[in-house]
Amino acid sequence: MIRDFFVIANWKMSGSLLFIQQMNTFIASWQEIKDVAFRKNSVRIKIVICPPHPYISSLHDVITSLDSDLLYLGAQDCSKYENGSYTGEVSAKALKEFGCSYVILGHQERRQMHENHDIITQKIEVAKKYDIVTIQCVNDHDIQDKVALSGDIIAYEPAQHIGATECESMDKISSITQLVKSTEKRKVIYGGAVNSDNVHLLYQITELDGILVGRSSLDYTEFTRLLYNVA
Ligand SMILES: O=C(CO)[C@H](O)COP(=O)(O)O
Repeated sequence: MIRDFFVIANWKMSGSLLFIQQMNTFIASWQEIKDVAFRKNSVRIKIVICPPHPYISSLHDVITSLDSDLLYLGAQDCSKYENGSYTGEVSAKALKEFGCSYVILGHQERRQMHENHDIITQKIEVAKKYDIVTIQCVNDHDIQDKVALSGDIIAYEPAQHIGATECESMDKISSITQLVKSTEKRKVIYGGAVNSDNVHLLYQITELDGILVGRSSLDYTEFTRLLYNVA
């Protein structure tokens, strides 16, 4: 059976035009890793890069020039409004026009800026309307409180492991993955201190559909090593 495994790179507020240009040096080896993983282990790695909004267009050019199923483009947020006078907001429609097929919603760092579940649910609805795959971030409290899980992909990100040195225990990640999957037919990924050293352990959680990578996506050598260690 083919296993889809998402590697979602959340650049947060990092990245630059130079960083995007440098990606070209690594793309061939990413493609090779992806092909080998598929041939050897029937794993279909899907790399989704989520840069800050202003870089979406440049990254879209890179992805379009590749014309392969190696890379996909994502955003880190979108507005809960479809259109209108909302200064500074970025609509799902605009993301779609610029080639984004994924969007991260409800990240812990946005919740710290007063984003709540009502807002996240509205954002998910509007993104879905534009056929954007929604990645809904949830923490331990959300799981305990049984918040509505309406995203296409659920990203389990325990708050204390975001930006930390160690990721959550594999047992805990496995049990949360199974719990979510037993109640909701959703894909589940994990985020929080994922790196090239622990990714093989995460991959061994057979129910897990992928990973959300922060810091380790900001160094191409480390990111390439991480991809290599996926399968
Ligand atoms: O979103 C995250 C990863 O994309 C998450 O916040 C974890 O960040 P990291 O600990 O720097 O991987």
